[in-house]
Amino acid sequence: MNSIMEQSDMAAIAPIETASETAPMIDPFGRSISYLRVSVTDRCDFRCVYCMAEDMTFLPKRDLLSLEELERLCTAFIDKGVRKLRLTGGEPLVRRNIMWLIEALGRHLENGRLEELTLTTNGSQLERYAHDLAALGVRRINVSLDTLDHDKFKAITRWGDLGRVMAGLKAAQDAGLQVKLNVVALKDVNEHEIPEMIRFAHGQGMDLTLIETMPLGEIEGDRTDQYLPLSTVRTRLSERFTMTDIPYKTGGPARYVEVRETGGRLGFITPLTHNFCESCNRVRVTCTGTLFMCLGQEDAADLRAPLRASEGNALLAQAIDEAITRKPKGHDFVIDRHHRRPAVARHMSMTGG
Ligand SMILES: Nc1nc2c(ncn2[C@@H]2O[C@H](COP(=O)(O)OP(=O)(O)OP(=O)(O)O)[C@@H](O)[C@H]2O)c(=O)[nH]1
Ligand SMILES: C[S@@+](CC[C@H](N)C(=O)[O-])C[C@H]1O[C@@H](n2cnc3c(N)ncnc32)[C@H](O)[C@@H]1O
Ligand code: SF4
Ligand code: SF4
Repeated sequence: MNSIMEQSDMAAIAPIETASETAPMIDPFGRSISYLRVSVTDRCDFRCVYCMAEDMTFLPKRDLLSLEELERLCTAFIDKGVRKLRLTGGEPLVRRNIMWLIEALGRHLENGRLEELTLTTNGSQLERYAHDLAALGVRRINVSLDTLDHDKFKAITRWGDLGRVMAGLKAAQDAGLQVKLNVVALKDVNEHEIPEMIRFAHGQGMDLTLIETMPLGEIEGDRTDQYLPLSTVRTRLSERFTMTDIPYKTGGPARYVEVRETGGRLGFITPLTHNFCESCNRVRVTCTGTLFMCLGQEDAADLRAPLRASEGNALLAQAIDEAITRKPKGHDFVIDRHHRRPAVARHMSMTGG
């Protein structure tokens, strides 16, 4: 990976020692926490209507953890038994020198302490990065794409260019990355395009996952205008497709079916109509080092101060342990039809979904 290191002005990556396997952390409800989602930046080159306001104020750069700090933070979680890391954002691939972090974290794959390092991305930068991601040990990625129609894509993402995303998808597949498409189901926007998207994804050998809109962050317009329960979508799809349930893999948010007509897998992520909190296995850290124990709650723990303390490692481990004891049973999402307020004030881009 000389090319990446030459482009980077980051410190050389120190070798990581192999360590014996650590048992995952257990939360108050007996759930194993083995998955960390890391929002590496709150910035993005899109402004999706369900995720951000058009006129967003981003965090001052001085508040962000450096890439070295993010690497130390992730390593502390791996020391605590985390086995899967997903980088997200904002858009993870717009963070400067992000490949340095991916290379550093990839060392944990090599020594077997991490089972999976992956990303959720809007796909806009994949043409540039797909090959390097595959070379650094990333095996699969999730790409968010809500429509195949250029005008609708513009209307949803405000700033995005569908052509670049399509080119990014091709680059990812050419690089050997397994791709899953994430589609937020939006009433009156893409709801009638879903069968076509399923055929497109499955035709390209990609799984597709449908997602219910979650009420996070103040956005323009009315949440109830966008919200579409996936129970409705599934009923409609069953008129066109034969769907057979695939046994649920504990920990994942999606329930999958096999679609007979396409031979592909279709997932339903239903935080509102059928939540999956009972088997939750994950926590999230933001680019400022704030740990959110649940996507759908406001409670958080500051890990930046212990990370930066001179006696860092022990304090950090202690802060993580304490936070896990506060992991709630589930979220507080409701589509508030009376007050039209989000259930959680922060935008999705802070915690990365
Ligand atoms: N409510 C809730 N939504 C989640 C959770 N994890 C992921 N999601 C949502 O599911 C959607 C897809 O998430 P991804 O980033 O693709 O991750 P994933 O589905 O966990 O990934 P896989 O490893 O492929 O199962 C996003 O909109 C997330 O916000 C969760 O723990 N709770
Ligand atoms: C916040 S984005 C961050 C990663 C990357 N920028 C992307 O779009 O894939 C992660 C995921 O959250 C989803 N998402 C954002 N806002 C959402 C909302 N209000 N409800 C449901 N999913 C949402 C996006 O569609 C995307 O799949
Ligand atoms: S969903 Fe992803 S691409 Fe869209 S605005 Fe949010 S962070 Fe950006
Ligand atoms: S909403 Fe919270 S508890 Fe439920 S699955 Fe997501 S993170 Fe876990």
